[in-house]
Amino acid sequence: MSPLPPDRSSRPSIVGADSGPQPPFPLRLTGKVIKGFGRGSKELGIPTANIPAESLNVGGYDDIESGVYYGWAGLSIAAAPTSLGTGTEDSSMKGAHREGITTTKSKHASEHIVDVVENAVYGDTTDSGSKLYHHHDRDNLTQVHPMVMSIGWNLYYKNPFRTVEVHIIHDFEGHDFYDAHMNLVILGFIRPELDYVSKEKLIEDIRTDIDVAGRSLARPAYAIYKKDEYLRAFEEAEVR
Ligand SMILES: Cc1cc2nc3c(=O)[nH]c(=O)nc-3n(C[C@H](O)[C@H](O)[C@H](O)COP(=O)(O)O)c2cc1C
Ligand SMILES: Nc1ncnc2c1ncn2[C@@H]1O[C@H](COP(=O)(O)OP(=O)(O)O)[C@@H](O)[C@H]1O
Repeated sequence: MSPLPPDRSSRPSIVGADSGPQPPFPLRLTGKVIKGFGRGSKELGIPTANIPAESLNVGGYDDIESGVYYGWAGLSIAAAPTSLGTGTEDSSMKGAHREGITTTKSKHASEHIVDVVENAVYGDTTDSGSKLYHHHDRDNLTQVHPMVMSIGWNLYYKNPFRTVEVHIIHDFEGHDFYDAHMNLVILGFIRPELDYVSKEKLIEDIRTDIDVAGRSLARPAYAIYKKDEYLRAFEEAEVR
């Protein structure tokens, strides 16, 4: 695939029909958050929660086009997040996640804008997010946020296999949530996967994807899917 042309300023700011998702959307996908290549936070300042590519087979979506999609993510997170000491990762990775997310927060306003829009339109989800880390019981807590995701080979990095990666448009304040169960309702396609002439160009396009996703989801016919039961349908047995 050829590198991006230099000018992509003509990208649409909203994608998908205003009347609501068109077939084959909505697509529903589930998976457990696993480790990726560790580049999202560290190199790009944009963390992505990976789920196994096999999740696509389960949904019957193995032929899905590679590219960028948007929708809603439901997360079932253990009351004590992995980065607070129950995880299996080494301490350097924990530091990397915290650092990356903090950097994202200070450098880019776009996620905060989307959070503000989300709170105004759908009620304050940020609040439930911050409460999460003050619970010490054994309950798993479910939260739903807007998301933008990449399905592909990461042409810029030339991965040897396809990955499914979700950037959740919410500030987790440096916490990670490996092993959490994630249910996705995918409502639209933003663009095909591309190769890039530089890391900066890749980051710029992902930032635009985040803005496009936020604006596209704020429309009533898309916002309503935040209430989709699938986003909160976690089996008791599965999440323990
Ligand atoms: C919204 C979004 C769009 C992306 N688009 C592309 C793309 O067009 N080309 C590409 O090579 N990688 C793309 N990526 C993938 C990033 O390269 C990837 O997130 C990064 O390599 C981090 O991977 P890791 O989390 O496995 O470490 C995209 C990621 C996101 C979240
Ligand atoms: N807003 C967010 N979106 C996605 N993941 C996040 C977010 N905030 C924190 N994380 C955490 O960061 C992890 C991804 O970090 P990243 O540096 O991309 O590493 P990797 O993809 O290699 O696991 C996710 O698995 C998740 O636990």
